[in-house]
Amino acid sequence: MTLSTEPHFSTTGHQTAEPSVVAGLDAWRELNPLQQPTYLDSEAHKRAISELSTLPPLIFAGEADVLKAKLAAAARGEAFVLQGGDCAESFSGATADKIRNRVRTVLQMSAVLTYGGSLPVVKVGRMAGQFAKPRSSDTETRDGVTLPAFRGDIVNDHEFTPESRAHDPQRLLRAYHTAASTLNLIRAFTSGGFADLRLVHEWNRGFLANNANYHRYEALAAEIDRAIKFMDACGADFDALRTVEFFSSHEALLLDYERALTRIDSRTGNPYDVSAHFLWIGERTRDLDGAHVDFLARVRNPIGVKLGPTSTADDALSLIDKLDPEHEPGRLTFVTRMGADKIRDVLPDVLRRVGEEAPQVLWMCDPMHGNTITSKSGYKTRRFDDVMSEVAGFFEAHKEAGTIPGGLHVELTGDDVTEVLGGAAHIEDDGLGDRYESLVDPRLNHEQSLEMAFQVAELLKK
Ligand SMILES: O=C[C@H](O)[C@H](O)COP(=O)(O)O
Ligand SMILES: C=C(OP(=O)(O)O)C(=O)O
Ligand SMILES: [Mn+2]
Repeated sequence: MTLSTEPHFSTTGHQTAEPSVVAGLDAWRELNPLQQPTYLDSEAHKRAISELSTLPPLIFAGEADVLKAKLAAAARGEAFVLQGGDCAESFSGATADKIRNRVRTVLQMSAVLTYGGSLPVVKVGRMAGQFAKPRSSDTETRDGVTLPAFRGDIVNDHEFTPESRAHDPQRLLRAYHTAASTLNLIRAFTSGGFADLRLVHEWNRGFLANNANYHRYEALAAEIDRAIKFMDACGADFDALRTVEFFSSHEALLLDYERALTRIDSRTGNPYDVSAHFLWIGERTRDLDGAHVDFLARVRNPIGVKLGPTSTADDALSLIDKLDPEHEPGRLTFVTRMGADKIRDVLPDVLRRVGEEAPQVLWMCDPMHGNTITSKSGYKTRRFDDVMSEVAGFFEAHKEAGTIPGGLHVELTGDDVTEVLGGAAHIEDDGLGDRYESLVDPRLNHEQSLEMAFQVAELLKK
């Protein structure tokens, strides 16, 4: 990567940071970043990056600070975090209906988890920017034809033709604009009355009426019902519960996109990546001396790192030294994704050592990425029971280590897709093809997501 961009200035036009701080934001360019696109037209790429650098921030740095304080509370056991959305958002999927359904699903899950844990739930979407995908292979072969792998709508198109799979720098701009319109609608929904607790509870009653496992969840739903009636009788101000905070997040994979959207906060002189409130580093790019760790170490957003099954306590402690040397509350989240068959063996030791040396770290469970299988019919899928077993293993490991299970990170959609096996509707291998819509990984559908919430609420109650 040789592309260089101009130093960035605050949105008010003044350079408020030390030149060395600004220069450091480009140090990743010398570190051979993994999983980056290759553009044939480097001039078009430069023009796209230069335009991105002039576009307004998608979030305000102060909002990222608010989220950081909430994540700090979750790390202390005073809140629980729910982070959810598509594996890969798509440009064509950024419709009002689909965005509304995803927001609604996260709100419904949050209501159940709030009750189960008697804790505020911090709501974070894998939304409004989750467009870039790391892949296991650079290519895909179908019927003897090999083309570049699909790397997310920000890089290329999913259609299996040479033209569609070419890496197109114009997509960087389309990703920004799609993120902006998605975030705008999320902000409208969550501040305009769509998040009203009474409405959300009514939706949950509708979910229960149609769920085959009704009997398992009925008692909890009845308790929530009584709690709402009790609040009402006490004169609770339900109008104050019509608005919720909803934060955006995505994997910070394409570093020139993230760099172009990094600005100096005029309040503090610190750099923030204003493409989203929360950014994370994926399992494939968390190399300690790699470009992604270098870049995210230099921005002040709250950040996350995925930890897969080969992670050790030493790996985690070294990542903390680089990414959170001051042990700042809310700054660093580890998102474990070890697999249902490994989490109980691997996680407790990591938790014990990190818990002793760096108790400020927030722990979240991604029960999706360690449980991916290929079904007999050839679909990339996951079993709902494996997903839930990993969540249970996460709670067990924290109990064993005396640390705090702080949240869930889930690939989900609000639509009625058939991508994950099982759940009360018993989706089976031969039904996966009915509505398999994901462009990369299988997501919990609306019903499976709510079942997860009811089951996790049971775990939180314990
Ligand atoms: O979402 C996560 C990864 O991008 C995805 O699991 C990679 O999938 P692949 O192994 O099919 O490339
Ligand atoms: C790529 C992802 O996960 P991981 O880095 O954990 O494989 C993801 O969250 O979509
Ligand atoms: Mn995924």
